[in-house]
Amino acid sequence: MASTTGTDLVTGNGPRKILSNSIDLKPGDFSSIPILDLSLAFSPDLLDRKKCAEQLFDACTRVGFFYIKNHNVPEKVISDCFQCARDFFDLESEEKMKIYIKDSENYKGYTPLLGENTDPAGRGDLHEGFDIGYEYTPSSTSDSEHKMEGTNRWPEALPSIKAPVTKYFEHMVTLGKKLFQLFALSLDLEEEYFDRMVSGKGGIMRLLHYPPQKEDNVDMKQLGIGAHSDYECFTVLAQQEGIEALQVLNSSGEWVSAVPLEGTFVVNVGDSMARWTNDLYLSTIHRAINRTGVRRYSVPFFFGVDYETTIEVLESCTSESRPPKYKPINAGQYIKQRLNETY
Ligand SMILES: O=C(O)CCC(=O)C(=O)O
Ligand SMILES: [Fe+2]
Repeated sequence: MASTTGTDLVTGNGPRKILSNSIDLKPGDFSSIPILDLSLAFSPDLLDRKKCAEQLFDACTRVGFFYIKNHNVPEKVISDCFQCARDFFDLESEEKMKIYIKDSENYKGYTPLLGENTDPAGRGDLHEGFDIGYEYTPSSTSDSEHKMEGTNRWPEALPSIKAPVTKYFEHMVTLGKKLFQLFALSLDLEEEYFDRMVSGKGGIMRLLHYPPQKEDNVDMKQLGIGAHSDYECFTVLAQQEGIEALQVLNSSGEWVSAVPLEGTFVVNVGDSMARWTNDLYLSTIHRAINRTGVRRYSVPFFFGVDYETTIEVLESCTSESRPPKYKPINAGQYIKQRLNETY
């Protein structure tokens, strides 16, 4: 575990100090990442679902990251999606560049190696990506102003990936909606509180490929993905077993490895949820370095509220001593601004 001292990291919710050697016990003081069993969340008994929501509350307030098992997404759907990622990134660069993300108005398509810089102090990220979203026609002018809607862009040379990747996407939307209900319960809200804001439009899914970095001499300014927090409400990440790369920063400045665990996804809180919860839920900083010597693929799904939603601090997360830290903000504008800063 490496430790990082006293640097400032720019996030959409303001600069964040990356602490070192703190001795106070405080949120973010963790040495391992909890595992949530979602069987309870799928139980017909509300008391079970609340029990699961309590565990989610503990994970979000202490760590900001947790694994989920028994998530109901079939193994085959996941492995087919990973196969699509391998096939897509194996295409010639020329083919992939035909759907270059910067040529699209709605942030869909291909990002080449070093095409993103997640950590402003870095020199580009050592991964390539392929972004897709929910396909819909804007229902209002304000909706279309975000320019996030519209069709996905599939590679001409590999039309076969569309069906399996879309299938995985749809499973993620279902899972994400379930998780939103769990988040609502965990915050003492009606289970359906977020339902009307999550039609699935506010979601971006990425296929990512991290080529191996030199094991002995990693350039700390050019990581697989530099230190960052996510923008949306929460992220559900699929990792391949046996290939360790993701690291999560605790409040003592230590990087804790989010080792891939069989049958699980990794979930983390993003900056939008930190805003909803007045920073009660931690949008924890993380990064990925692929030192394994083999190619690594991962599939994050960034789950957010629909872009027309106003994100505002929930009353249940404020008190006299904890007044709202954030002003209400339009979800679409917020996400678009964060994307503009990254590309
Ligand atoms: O690939 C990973 O393990 C992490 C990806 C990630 O943090 C992101 O895309 O925001
Ligand atoms: Fe991330």
